[in-house]
Amino acid sequence: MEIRFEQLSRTWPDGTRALDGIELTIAAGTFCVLLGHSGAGKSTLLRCVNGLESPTAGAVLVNGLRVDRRSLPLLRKRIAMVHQHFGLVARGSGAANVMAGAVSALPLWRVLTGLYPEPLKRKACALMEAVGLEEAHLRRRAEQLSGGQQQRLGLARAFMLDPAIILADEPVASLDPGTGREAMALLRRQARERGATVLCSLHQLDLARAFADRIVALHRGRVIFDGRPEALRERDLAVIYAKGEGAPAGATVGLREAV
Ligand SMILES: Nc1ncnc2c1ncn2[C@@H]1O[C@H](COP(=O)(O)OP(=O)(O)OP(=O)(O)O)[C@@H](O)[C@H]1O
Repeated sequence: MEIRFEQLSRTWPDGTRALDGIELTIAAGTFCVLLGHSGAGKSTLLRCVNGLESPTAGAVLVNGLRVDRRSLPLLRKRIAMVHQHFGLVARGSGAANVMAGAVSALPLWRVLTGLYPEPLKRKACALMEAVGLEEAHLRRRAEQLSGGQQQRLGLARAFMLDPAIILADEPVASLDPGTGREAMALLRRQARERGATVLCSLHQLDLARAFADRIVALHRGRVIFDGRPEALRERDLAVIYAKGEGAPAGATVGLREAV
């Protein structure tokens, strides 16, 4: 599905402008990475797509349909989120956490009794295999799994209802670099196979370069770069991660090495 931001602004009651006139169209099937220093507005932009935040001006349109109270029940069935801290039920089994990705499409009695339809169970098994989880992981409680395994569960859960849009808010921030790269590769492969549009905020420039079709950089709620990864130059990075703007620790060293 296409995501369109039309002059989108979000101002907080204390006057902070998290988003300031964002004008963007993300074509269906694009893997779009959002870069920007801490507080630049990345999470707020993501959260406006599934209605967790609402704009103070402008609009978000998904395939031409304006995101609002009326459209959200329908749209939310097509939009999944992947979280930095995985967002799992810590005491739930791996299997229960993956099935949780389908609850919005199930009647309440099935959720309460855990009597899931066979096709959904098969789908959960296929997804868990696709993200590299083994049977033993499914019986273990989520809290007993490693961070990488938990994010694999988070990814399997996100794809349960074949979402057309994936919103990933710093999905690898809690993982070591190698595990983070693997999780990004899984996200990218699963999204590509299904033609899903991905909006993914990241602080890791190397991963943005490796996986994005398109990079959008925000600075104080405005778009300051929009293009293909190879078009990103050091002068852009200098603005994106300007001193004193909350660049992640060591980022400038990493950035210099990367350009
Ligand atoms: N509920 C809120 N009330 C007031 N201000 C908020 C609220 N949520 C976010 N902000 C402010 O809005 C701005 C954008 O925040 P946002 O979380 O979107 O940034 P971000 O780019 O995702 O940052 P990070 O990389 O640290 O997650 C920041 O100045 C933040 O302090």
